[in-house]
Amino acid sequence: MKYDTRYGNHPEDVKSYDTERLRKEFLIERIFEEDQIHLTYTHHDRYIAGGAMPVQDSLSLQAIDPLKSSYFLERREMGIINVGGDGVIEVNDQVIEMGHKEALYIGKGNEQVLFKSLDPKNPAKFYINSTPAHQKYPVQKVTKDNCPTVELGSREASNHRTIHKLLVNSTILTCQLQMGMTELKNGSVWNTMPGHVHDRRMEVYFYFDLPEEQAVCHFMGQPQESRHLWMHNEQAVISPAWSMHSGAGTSNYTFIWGMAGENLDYDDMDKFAIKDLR
Ligand SMILES: O=C[C@H](O)[C@@H](O)CC(=O)C(=O)O
Ligand SMILES: [Zn+2]
Repeated sequence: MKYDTRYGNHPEDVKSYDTERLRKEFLIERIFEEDQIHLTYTHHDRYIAGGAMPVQDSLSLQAIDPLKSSYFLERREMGIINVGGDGVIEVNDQVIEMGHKEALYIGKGNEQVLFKSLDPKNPAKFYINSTPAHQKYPVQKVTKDNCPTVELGSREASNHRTIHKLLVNSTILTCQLQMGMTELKNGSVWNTMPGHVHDRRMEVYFYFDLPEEQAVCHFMGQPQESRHLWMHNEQAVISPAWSMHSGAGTSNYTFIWGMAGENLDYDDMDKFAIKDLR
């Protein structure tokens, strides 16, 4: 297991960051490596984001040092979405088959979590988010077919997209973790525009389904003081609670959003008008 740590950031400080510093603080460049688990431990609501990519071997989730716990989920919950080929997740004695774009919630108190791929030529890629938890909730698998779905945007505004509320409190029991997936239609490139902030919750965005030669320009910062980060396929970006989070791609793409913080209300957003952006 490999991990790195990110500290919190004040919006007044972030104003003076250059490209390199912005990327160092907020971008998570490497999520997947063959037969490795990569995690980023952030001080933004103690959120962890990363990925497990079992190819030849199965991978076992281990506690990392900043947790100071005997096993990873001793005081944490976890959400996982498989963005690769078919795989399996074993949670203690439970064996859960995980197809492409299927999601799993694992509650606090589960000692053993094992990741496997069914075919090394088309390995599973498990995108992982985790937050502190103080209550045990059941392990639950959620697919696109059994969660609330919302269609937003339009072709004319280049932002026609489908939001799948996979692991949110209207779908499953969760302490604070909220995760879902947004798929952009062909020809649509903008996500979360008109945009919002939610000072109650931080967020992590993970972009995928993006052709290798294409990119997503991710917008962050206070809406009146915005910054951008160029991102490539299978990279993630940390969005502090005070930051906008939106993106425009050079093609369409899919992304996973994950949140944690003060409340569980998905619609608790402070929207801003496009004309007020700076
Ligand atoms: O707070 C919610 C998150 O930013 C996303 O759900 C937004 C999103 O998927 C979109 O509008 O495209
Ligand atoms: Zn948001």
